[in-house]
Amino acid sequence: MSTQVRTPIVELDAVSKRFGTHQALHEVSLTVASGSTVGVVGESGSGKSTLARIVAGLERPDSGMVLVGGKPLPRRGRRLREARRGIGFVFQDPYASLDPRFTVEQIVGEPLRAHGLWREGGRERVLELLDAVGMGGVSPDGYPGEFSGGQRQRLCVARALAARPDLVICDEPTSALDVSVQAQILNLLQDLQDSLQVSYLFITHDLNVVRRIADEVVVVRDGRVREHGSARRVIGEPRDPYTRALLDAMPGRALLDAGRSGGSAADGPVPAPSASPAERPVGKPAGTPTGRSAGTPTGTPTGRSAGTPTGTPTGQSAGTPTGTPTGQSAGTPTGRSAEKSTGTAAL
Ligand SMILES: Nc1ncnc2c1ncn2[C@@H]1O[C@H](COP(=O)(O)OP(=O)(O)OP(=O)(O)O)[C@@H](O)[C@H]1O
Repeated sequence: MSTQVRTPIVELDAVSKRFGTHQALHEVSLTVASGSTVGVVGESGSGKSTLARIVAGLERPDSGMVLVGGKPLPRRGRRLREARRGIGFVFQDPYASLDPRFTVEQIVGEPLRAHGLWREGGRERVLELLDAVGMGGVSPDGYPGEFSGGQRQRLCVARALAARPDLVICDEPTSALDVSVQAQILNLLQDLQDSLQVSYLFITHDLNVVRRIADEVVVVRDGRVREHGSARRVIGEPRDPYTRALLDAMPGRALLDAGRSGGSAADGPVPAPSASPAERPVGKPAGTPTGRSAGTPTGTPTGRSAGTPTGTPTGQSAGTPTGTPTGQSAGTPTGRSAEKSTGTAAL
């Protein structure tokens, strides 16, 4: 979270979207400023992903305005592709969103190729990105199957940042991970934001995560904004009954109350991780339970991976299968210790 002067990166003005008879979004407005994080919180089906897809240009609103960098998001063609270069994506499931047939270099460098930037020192850029996400010791010729869930999500973050986007849409990027790894990924995202001034639109159902990472919070229910304000205010003094209900249902509520009485709930830590990282074993297929120990999740898993969009603005997951890795995990992991590191190198 930065204190610098901020300009709007993305502005939504009264955006509505209907699927058949279902009003998925109803006149939603929000602004994501440079170097800031806006958390979008709501239960399953509230319209969070639809909102993200509209910002990314993957879905068109029925009405309302989407401005990216102060200009209307182009509706199609070359100009839409160019606009998408300024938007990265990190999805929930790092097992489903990395194609097991591609090397680390191909995966992380995919946005560079998609936007014709590979010739401008693509391999060096990949190495730089790996370093920045705490995977500096990893071979770019390795495959995703060699890595743990947290390491894979670091690769996803590196890929999202490859084309130097102004905005990264993080769609439940930690909810498939063990709590201890969640905290590492959140720290990494914050470190990268501090060094790059990148903005995040952070989609989650988990107010603990929002409390940890967001400057502003938008609470949505049934496609409508129920509450919008600073993370500190919304979580510390919720005005809407729905926000209060979400807070009441929140694991770690006792910690939150302690944070409230201390006056700095928005700065408080994610609830202490359990002892066991309990990550999914290397090479296990997507959809396999992660083995999180009882009591460790910070929220209810939403099964989002089934509904996770497979297309990304930069073509990052074009062709990404949601199926099983192909056994490329054979061989020695090349950089598991990287999980401990939070790379903060400026990019
Ligand atoms: N392409 C689509 N066609 C029809 N209905 C859709 C489509 N996309 C979303 N919806 C519906 O719109 C509503 C909002 O969906 P959305 O995925 O945006 O919610 P969400 O808050 O992201 O939920 P979750 O956390 O479960 O993914 C849901 O009722 C969903 O079924």
